[in-house]
Amino acid sequence: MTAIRLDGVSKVFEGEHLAVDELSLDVADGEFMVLLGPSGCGKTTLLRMIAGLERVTAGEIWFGRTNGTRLPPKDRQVAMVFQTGALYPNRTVRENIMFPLQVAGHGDDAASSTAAGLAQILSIGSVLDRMPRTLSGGQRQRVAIGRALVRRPNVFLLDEPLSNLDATMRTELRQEIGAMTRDLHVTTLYVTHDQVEALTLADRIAVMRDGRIEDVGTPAQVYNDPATAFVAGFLGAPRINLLSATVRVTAHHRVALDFGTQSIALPPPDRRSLVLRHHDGAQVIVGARSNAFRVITDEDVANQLSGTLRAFEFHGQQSIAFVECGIEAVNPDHVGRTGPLHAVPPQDAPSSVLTRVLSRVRPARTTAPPELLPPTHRRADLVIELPAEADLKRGSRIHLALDTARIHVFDQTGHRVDRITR
Ligand SMILES: Nc1ncnc2c1ncn2[C@@H]1O[C@H](COP(=O)(O)OP(=O)(O)OP(=O)(O)O)[C@@H](O)[C@H]1O
Repeated sequence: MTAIRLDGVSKVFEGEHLAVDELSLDVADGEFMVLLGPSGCGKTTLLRMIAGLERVTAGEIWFGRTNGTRLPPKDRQVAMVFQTGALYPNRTVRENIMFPLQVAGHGDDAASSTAAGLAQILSIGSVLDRMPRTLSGGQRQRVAIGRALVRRPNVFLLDEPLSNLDATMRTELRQEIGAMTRDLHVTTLYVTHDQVEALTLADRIAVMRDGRIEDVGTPAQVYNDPATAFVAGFLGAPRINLLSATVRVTAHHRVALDFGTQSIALPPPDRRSLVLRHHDGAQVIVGARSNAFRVITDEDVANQLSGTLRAFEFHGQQSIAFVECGIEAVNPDHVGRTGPLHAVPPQDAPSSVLTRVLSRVRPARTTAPPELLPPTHRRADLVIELPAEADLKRGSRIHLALDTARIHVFDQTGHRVDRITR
């Protein structure tokens, strides 16, 4: 078993496109690490570099004490399963699973019985002698997993292995993958853009965006204590409310957050008050999950927001309400995002990450600095959770108490103003 260390790893495709950007990450021996992020953020590229299927442009990959950056794939003790586990169509399930053992010189009988044992664990023992084309998608993925694990790799890489399966099969196989990798104590990196998979499977989650890691921690840490507005927006359903606010310092250094005509006050001992009381007039982004609100009837309660109930959805155990409060909302996908990294940069541009990476690839090249895109604001409804039996009328005026202990405050670049680095 092996720990993995990624040390400033970058990937530039065709000398131009920066897909992975000086990324560093430690994965402990036997840990289940999920790489979570939107499409195109570099997850697959990172996995392929670890497997040795893609050359590293800059940085190093360590397997335990071995620098594996330039090791050929076969010497890495790494196994990988893809979105659609490609099987040998003319071999049975048993033959597919035992094949890597045969290649490694194991006898047929021993390889066959190892394959059968693994097939039992993967609940495909009854289809051992069938051909891949006769299997369901879930069974095929199990065979691919069996074939990947049969040689007991030190590192197991899975690239969205459940994305082609139906919901029931996904849940079932997800649980089995979690249990099996822990039983085998194999260091696992699992790529997904599905937050439920990430939250349920991971020991730790690394949230990726634009080739970088924005946050890494246990599922509870990244959910409850997100580093950035993007991370807060990526995890959790319904999506967190991100509200544009202005800091107002009142008497005795108290801090209020103004949302246009509405306002809330932070309690004086609150850590965010201590930070924000030096930033009167600053624009911030307030993150409040849908369950940080409570419907109240008393209009005199402090820290309340008022609005009109626009829509109401019954979700079984709870209801979701959409409340028009006239507050500017911020799109988490755009907060703190840099503009596209230029492939052919203007001359004399100051240095940037891409310049630094490219300077190792093509020494003479320069590029423009990434621009910070302005966060896009739009009027949007507050999304709040209510008890399923809540009896509210569409179009009615409602008052919401906001629990200030449960809000996050981000600066304009999307970083938390009060976060202590984990
Ligand atoms: N062979 C390649 N040549 C050029 N660009 C590439 C190549 N492979 C990937 N890219 C680009 O690198 C970026 C990262 O791609 P990657 O497939 O790693 O993202 P991802 O997060 O795995 O996305 P998805 O979830 O959609 O699979 C994308 O912009 C992609 O277009």
